[in-house]
Amino acid sequence: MSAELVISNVSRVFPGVNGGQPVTALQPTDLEIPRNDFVTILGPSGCGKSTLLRIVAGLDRPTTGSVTLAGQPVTGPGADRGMVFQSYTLFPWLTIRDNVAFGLREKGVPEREKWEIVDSYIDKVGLRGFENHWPKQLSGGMQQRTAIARALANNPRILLLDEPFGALDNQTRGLMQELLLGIWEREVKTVIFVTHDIEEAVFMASRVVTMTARPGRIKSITPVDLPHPRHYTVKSSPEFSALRLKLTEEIRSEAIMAATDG
Ligand SMILES: Nc1ncnc2c1ncn2[C@@H]1O[C@H](COP(=O)(O)OP(=O)(O)OP(=O)(O)O)[C@@H](O)[C@H]1O
Repeated sequence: MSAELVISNVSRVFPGVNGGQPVTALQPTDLEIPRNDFVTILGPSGCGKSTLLRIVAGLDRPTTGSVTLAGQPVTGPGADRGMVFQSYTLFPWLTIRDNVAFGLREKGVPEREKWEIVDSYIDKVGLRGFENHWPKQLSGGMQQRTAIARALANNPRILLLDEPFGALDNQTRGLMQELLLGIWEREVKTVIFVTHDIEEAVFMASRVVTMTARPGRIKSITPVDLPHPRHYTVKSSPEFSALRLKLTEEIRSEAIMAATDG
């Protein structure tokens, strides 16, 4: 059976600004993601993680290569891909409930069904009681929970998350990891999750993809065979520590290169 998402020979070169040199953001990259896989992408700053995710989202076009989702070429953004970014991207003029309903309204889902779906996702992310609040009345963690509910309510084929917990404090971040993983364990979705954080990458993933320093390409793919449901206490297990150590060593040399580059 063919993979759900196929990234084939995808590279991205940005033209130079004001006659400057072109910037290679991503070297030719191949990656196949089976249905219901949870892949985390880990790499030093500037290695092209966001560029790759934006190409899968259809927000940017590759210089070479192609992306197919369920056999269909990706040529632009679509409701089959749900995005969550690091910065809070809720619509400030809509309540939490209307934010979560946004994609369903666009799709023309009948009213009753729409609100049933919206309310079930508001429950799943623990925002019952805040439905009629405005985004600015919510903490960063609550805003990201809304963004996750908004993406999932659309029932996308794949969920794409770019450092979704990067702006949160450590406590909130840990809780958000458990929340998202719990939803994935119950609903099973194909997910790509970009992060700088090794512990987060291991905790969430069924496979961790590491990237080299800029211009990035895939350096390794590490399966994470820790059992589900995963509780945060798994982070102190010997298996978890071994994976963290392996990935720390891999990423360290890349981070040093990135830090000393240019
Ligand atoms: N629109 C653009 N025009 C020119 N260069 C770009 C553009 N977008 C990204 N780049 C460059 O491409 C490289 C990869 O950027 P990208 O944002 O994909 O990296 P990243 O791994 O997501 O970094 P970070 O972890 O810091 O977010 C960087 O050197 C960046 O400056």
